[in-house]
Amino acid sequence: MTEILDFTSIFDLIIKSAMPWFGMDIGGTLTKLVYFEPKDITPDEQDCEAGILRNIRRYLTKNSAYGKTGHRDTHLQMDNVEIRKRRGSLHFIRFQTTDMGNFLSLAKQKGMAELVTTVCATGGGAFKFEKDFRDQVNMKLAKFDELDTLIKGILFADMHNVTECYYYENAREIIKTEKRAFNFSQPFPFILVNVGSGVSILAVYGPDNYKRISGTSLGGGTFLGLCCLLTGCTTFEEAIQLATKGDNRKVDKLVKDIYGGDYNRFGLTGDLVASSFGQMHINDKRSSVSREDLANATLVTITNNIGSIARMCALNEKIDKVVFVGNFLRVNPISMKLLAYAMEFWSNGTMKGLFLEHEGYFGALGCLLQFNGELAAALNESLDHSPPPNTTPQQCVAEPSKETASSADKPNDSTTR
Ligand SMILES: Nc1ncnc2c1ncn2[C@@H]1O[C@H](COP(=O)(O)OP(=O)(O)OP(=O)(O)O)[C@@H](O)[C@H]1O
Ligand SMILES: CC(C)(CO)[C@@H](O)C(=O)NCCC(=O)O
Repeated sequence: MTEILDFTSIFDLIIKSAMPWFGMDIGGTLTKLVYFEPKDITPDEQDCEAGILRNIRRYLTKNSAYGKTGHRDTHLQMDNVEIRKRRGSLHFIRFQTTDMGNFLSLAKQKGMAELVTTVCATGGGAFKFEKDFRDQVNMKLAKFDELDTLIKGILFADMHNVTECYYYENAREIIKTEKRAFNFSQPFPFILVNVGSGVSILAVYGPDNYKRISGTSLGGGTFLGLCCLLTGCTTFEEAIQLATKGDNRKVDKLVKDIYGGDYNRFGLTGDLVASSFGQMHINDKRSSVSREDLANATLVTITNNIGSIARMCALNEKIDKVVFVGNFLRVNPISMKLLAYAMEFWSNGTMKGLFLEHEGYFGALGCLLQFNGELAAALNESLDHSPPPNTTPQQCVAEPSKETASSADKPNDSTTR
């Protein structure tokens, strides 16, 4: 007797056999990998589970460091999450994009080439490395747009984690200010500032309704690059540590360095930076600054510039919530507090800076989720219009239809800068 499967059964079959589930965001500096580990595996499934799959699961979940630059952010792990009717844990892994060659070798060594035929990927690297994935590990990339997935990831994380969103209480008193949970259940509209290597600024009006309103090349990559040049440091963590011990006032020219005090007429207090790095043309000053001061001044310069552009965007769009994300904010409370201060102070308390715990992982997370909808759409199409594909379920997953797979191929012409 021929078994007739309805749409739901086909979908179930496909999604079950499509394990492991990854979402990948290949950025200009860091590659982010979100891995969904199913925790509801039945004894039957366990029996059928391929050895390679089991090994990959164990390798990823039992370690927290991989190769030279790979790290799993264990503090961000999300447990008991339901995705596509499966329950499990989300793991958050990152490595330097310059390490992509090693990642591909490792994936090959772990047998990924025999197991997964398609990986969902976003970020510029999904385009740049597409051929390497195909040639070296026989993997296709289902490409998704980085800003679409960013928003999807944010909304999902906030829905599944009550303490995802936070703000700084009493942001005007930077020394005393404290982190507090923020109820982001009614998020729209909001300004979204993604501080990665570069910065993208979006106005988000609904889950599928946003525009990229601005951007700046002075972002996290600029901070790290300039810091390496000025201080001789070699890592982001080192740059932040130096900045924590330094004082930008020895490097920058303040309003009081120019006025001798406040510039009252326009509300510019004496302690405000009038000119970033503005003292560094003076020989004596230059010879007395420390690496720590230079790192701090670099951090403050980049952060204040981002804060200023973000505030103008919010003002223009008449939006009062400004959400800052991206890995520039990783282990970086100095910048978060400065941004919170800038939003509050310059708007006279009418704007609020908000932050999210999974700061740099939303693109990868959204990418993992996006495949669900795209797959359903692809399936619908094949069920509606074409004869049943003569393929195994996994091959079905590997071949989303051209129309749906490459939303990232469509140009985003909504930037209005
Ligand atoms: N371990 C790290 N190594 C390098 N940079 C780091 C690290 N941790 C945080 N950063 C900061 O995060 C930035 C990258 O952030 P993110 O991963 O969000 O962007 P990206 O996706 O690489 O860049 P883009 O979106 O512009 O392509 C770096 O420029 C740096 O400022
Ligand atoms: C190019 C991207 C979108 C890559 O993520 C990002 O680095 C960015 O927004 N850079 C700033 C580009 C600009 O000047 O608008």
